[in-house]
Amino acid sequence: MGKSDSTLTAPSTTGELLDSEFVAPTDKEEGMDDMEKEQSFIQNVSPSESPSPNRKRRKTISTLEGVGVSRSSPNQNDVPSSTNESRGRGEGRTGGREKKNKSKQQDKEDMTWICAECKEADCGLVTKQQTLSDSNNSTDPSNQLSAPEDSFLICDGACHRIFHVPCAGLSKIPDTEDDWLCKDCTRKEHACAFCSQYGSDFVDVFPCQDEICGLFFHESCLQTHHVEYEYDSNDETLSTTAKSTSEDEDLEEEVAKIPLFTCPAHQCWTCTQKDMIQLEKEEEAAQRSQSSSSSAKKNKRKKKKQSIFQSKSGRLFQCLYCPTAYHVTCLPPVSRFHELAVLCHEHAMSHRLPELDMSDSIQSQLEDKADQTFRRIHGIRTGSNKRKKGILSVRGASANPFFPGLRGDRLDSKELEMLRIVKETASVPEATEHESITTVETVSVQSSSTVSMVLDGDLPFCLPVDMKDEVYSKPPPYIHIQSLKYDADKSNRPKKILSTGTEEQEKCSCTKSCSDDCFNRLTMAECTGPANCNLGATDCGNRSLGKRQFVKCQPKRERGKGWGLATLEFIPKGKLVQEYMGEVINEAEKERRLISWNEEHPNDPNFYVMALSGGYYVDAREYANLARFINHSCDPNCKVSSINVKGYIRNGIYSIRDIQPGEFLSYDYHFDTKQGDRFVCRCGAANCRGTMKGHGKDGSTKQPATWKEAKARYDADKKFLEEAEKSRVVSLVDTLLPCAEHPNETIASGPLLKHRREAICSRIFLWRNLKHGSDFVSRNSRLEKKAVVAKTT
Ligand SMILES: C[S@@+](CC[C@H](N)C(=O)[O-])C[C@H]1O[C@@H](n2cnc3c(N)ncnc32)[C@H](O)[C@@H]1O
Repeated sequence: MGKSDSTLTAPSTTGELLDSEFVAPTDKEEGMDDMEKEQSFIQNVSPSESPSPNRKRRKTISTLEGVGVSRSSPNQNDVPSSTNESRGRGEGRTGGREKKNKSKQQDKEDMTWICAECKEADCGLVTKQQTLSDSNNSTDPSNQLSAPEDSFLICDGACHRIFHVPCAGLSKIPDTEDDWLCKDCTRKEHACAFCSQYGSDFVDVFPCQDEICGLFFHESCLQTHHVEYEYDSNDETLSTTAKSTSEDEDLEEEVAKIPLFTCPAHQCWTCTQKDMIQLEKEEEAAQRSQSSSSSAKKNKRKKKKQSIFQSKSGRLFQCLYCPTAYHVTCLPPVSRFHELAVLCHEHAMSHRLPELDMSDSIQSQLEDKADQTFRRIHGIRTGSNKRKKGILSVRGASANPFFPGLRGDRLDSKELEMLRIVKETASVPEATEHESITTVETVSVQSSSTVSMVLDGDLPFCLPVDMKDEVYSKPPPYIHIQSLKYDADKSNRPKKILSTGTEEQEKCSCTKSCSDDCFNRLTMAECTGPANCNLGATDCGNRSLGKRQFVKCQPKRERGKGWGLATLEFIPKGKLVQEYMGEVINEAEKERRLISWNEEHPNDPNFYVMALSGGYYVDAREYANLARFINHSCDPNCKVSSINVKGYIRNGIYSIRDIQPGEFLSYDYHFDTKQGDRFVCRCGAANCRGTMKGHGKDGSTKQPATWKEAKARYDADKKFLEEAEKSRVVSLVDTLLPCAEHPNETIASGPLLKHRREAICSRIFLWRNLKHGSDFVSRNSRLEKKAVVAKTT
């Protein structure tokens, strides 16, 4: 655990503005990177609804029923394990079985999946890169993204998690039959589902026994959370193998240390009853028996439109961020959910639900239905009722029977006010955030009867879930301050840089106003008065920080990034937008805070510490102003500059281009950390580096790993493997016994010890599966050898 190598910001005398840098956790904290940790969970509805194991990708349609994704599983060596077998892995590749699995497959394609990385069904990256690739109309296949329906990747490793292709660090779906492994599966390290700390598989963390669960846990965390477990004292595989050796005994000992348990994801937190998998199986069997009939087809179509509210009562819905699961009927009031996901009672306040595509959601379909019924009852004839994607006002007002817009009366003032609020809260953010969304349409607000009925309680009133989210959720609390908060102990404060009014300080020679060529501005200082400004006491134009001339802004949710800050007014280029305010702390205190926060809030991905100068930092977690909400972008509209105001450094955030009202503000965090590439960036910019990590400390312009680099690495590995495969000697034993890769591995002597060990650890007790295990091991060792060769040359 090293020290942060964060570069500190100091006033420059070169006249060049210096970027302040955000402080990411140091190595110590990096080991506990929340972004990374959180990605190890993905919403799981029911094991029986786990995604298609037929590797590459599918998606879509909104049924929560389909959102189920089984998560990580045991040892990485088990890539093609019994887990996969039970889920049909490989069956799609054999012609005969393909048909058999088609209906199952079809259901799986009907799912809406949540990406394990960004926790969204659709993320900014996919949309943006897709648009770019469209607009470039590139003919280079490597530059083209796959079609949207192909934009998910399923990890073929132990975790089976699902990622958007860009979120997985790739530009497109790997065009190969080789397995694709996510970062965790490649490293053979998974985060404990309780504490989110990473550990080595089968050494520090152990998998849930449920064969398609795949969550990992520390033994100590199981104890803390009162999860019962036992040890495997009687391993059948060992006892059935050839003669017992001392190695066998060692192995037995190791195996005996593996805790066996079923994790809390398989039991309702509220009623403690289990998931009714059996119920599922029976129903599937019944469906299969009718599969040829047309009614069955209808049912299948119906199933696509199922939502969380229509699912079977026995099914468990797991929190997006932890193993806590509930039946729909057991969801506690403090939990939050919509048709795609559930946030448990512990994560409901601190985390957000994925965004809903309202044009394709159950919510909107229900509204449509209710709308039609309402029109029918009231004998209202209307034109086309087509919905436009994202136009909440259309849904919220004219198309929703619980809102006005259906009759010919005028609205009264109360109703107008209500409509105004709904329009303001629901429509504006969407309209400004996504360019594709047109501005709010003028709603023909004529009826008063509907609203009256709603207000009188005669009609049920229900705000759509995402609107509720928008209206009711508030940014996390913090104490608002109007200037930097220094330590009470003066010895813990940064030293003053220059005393104003001494001969050390030069006066600027500006005559009209202090603009770009002002001496103070060039030396990154503000004019403060006659002592350093030729214009004296007047507002010369270089005093915005001192005078706190900030832009009017408002916190708003920013897709995939939590809360962001949007400007309410036009900002011309070069203007001060906000000052980054918080508590001024020294290096030791910063380290202490980052570590203890991580320990106490392992699932919080947000960091608020920014370098100030001379070993001091600004921590905006508890005491802050609005600037704490500004998110990172690799193509930002602002930059942070450290400015000397009356001898003290302050971090001003300045616009670097014209910014329109409603636009989200952003600057480049330059997260300065050795493991900065763990901080996945979701800015969606064309030049996105893929992470929030900054450039090298030495000023080198080397970019951190991006999806392009990841792809290049992937291609290089693929080429290497293909060449190695060509030169591979196929031994006689190989042809006789498909699972064998070693001449000593014969049927008589049984599998090699290392394969037995893998089989035991991975719970693969089928002989034929060892082939997959050995393939994986040999592929891995070839890659390792390659890495060693590359290092030595
Ligand atoms: C200073 S906070 C910004 C406000 C924060 N989004 C919130 O909800 O309070 C920095 C955190 O925001 C998130 N964030 C900011 N920019 C991001 C980006 N481009 N992609 C992903 N996450 C981002 C990260 O969790 C980061 O640690």
